[in-house]
Amino acid sequence: MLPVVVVHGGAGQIPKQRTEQSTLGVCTAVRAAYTILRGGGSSMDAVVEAVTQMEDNPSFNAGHGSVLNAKGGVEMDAIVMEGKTLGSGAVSAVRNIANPVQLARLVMDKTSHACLTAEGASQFARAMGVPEVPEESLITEYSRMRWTKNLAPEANPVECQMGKMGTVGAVAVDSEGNIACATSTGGMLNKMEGRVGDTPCIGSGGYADNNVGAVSTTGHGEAIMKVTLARLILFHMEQGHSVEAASDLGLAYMKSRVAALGGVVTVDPRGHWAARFSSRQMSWAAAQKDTLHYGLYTGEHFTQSIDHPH
Ligand SMILES: NC(=O)C[C@H](N)C(=O)O
Repeated sequence: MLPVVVVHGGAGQIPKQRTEQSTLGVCTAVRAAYTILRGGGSSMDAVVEAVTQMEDNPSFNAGHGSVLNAKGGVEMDAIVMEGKTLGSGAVSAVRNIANPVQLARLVMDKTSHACLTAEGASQFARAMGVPEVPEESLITEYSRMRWTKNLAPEANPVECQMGKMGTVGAVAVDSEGNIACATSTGGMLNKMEGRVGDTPCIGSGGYADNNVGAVSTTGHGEAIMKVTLARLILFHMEQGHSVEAASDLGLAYMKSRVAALGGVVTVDPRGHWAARFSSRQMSWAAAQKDTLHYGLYTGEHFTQSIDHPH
C-alpha cells in the first residue's frame, strides 16, 4: 500500500468562484509530494513540499494569501512532525517570510526547541538565511477585501470567517514506513495581534507517530485546542478504530462537546488514509498506487491516474 500522501486545503465554506482553484491547488500539491515519495524520498520531504506549494498558492489561507489580523497584518503559524523520533518543529505568529513550514522544519532540524514565536522566530529565520519578504507580498486583494468587509459595523463575523478557513496540511507515509505531518495557516480572520492558534501546537494542529499514524487538522483553532483533535484521533486509532472511524469520532466529539466544525487528513502505518470533515466543504487530495483521489463536498470522491489525467 505504501507510499501515500494526503493533503487538505482547509475546512469551511468555500465561495463558488474559488472552488476550482482550491481543488486544482490540492491536486497539484499532492502530485508534487507523490513524485518525491515515488522516487524514494522521505515522508517529511513530501509533506513539506506539499505545504510549501499551497503556501505559495494565493487560494489558501497560508503564506501568500493568509488572512489579516485585526490590525491588517499577517502573522502565520506552522508545524511539522516526524513519526520515527517524535521530533517536531513549529513557528507561531511569524511575519515576513514566504514559507513558515520550511522555518518550522528548520526549528526541528537545527534547534533543541519545539516552537519559536514572533520576533524570536524572525531572528532565527535571519540567522538561517531565510529571505525576508515584504508583508505586502503575502497579502492578496481577496484577503484585504475580506478584512475590510469584516470591519463594517453590520458585518457578521461568523459569515466573514467562512471561505477563509483555507489552512493547509499534509500527512504521508513513505516506502520505509516513516510517517510525517505538516500544517500551515494564516490563522483566523481579524484575530488579535499575537493570537496563536492550534496549528503550531503539537497534538492539536498535527501529530505523527510511526506506531499509530498521523493527522493534520483544520477548523476553529480555539475549539481544536480544547479537544487536542489530532492526538484525540490517534487515541481512537490506538483503541483499534480505522483511520476513517477514528477521524469521525474525533470530529463528532468536537462538534458535540464544543459545537465546532472542522476537517482532518489521517494516515496509519500501513498506508490506510482518510480525508474527513464535519464542515460543509474541505478541499482534499490523496495519491497512492499511482492514483489521484480528490474531493470537496461531503461524499465526493473522484479518482484519476496520476500520470494520465483526463
Ligand atoms: N483555517 C483554519 O483551519 C484556522 C486554524 N485552525 C486556526 O485557528 O488558526
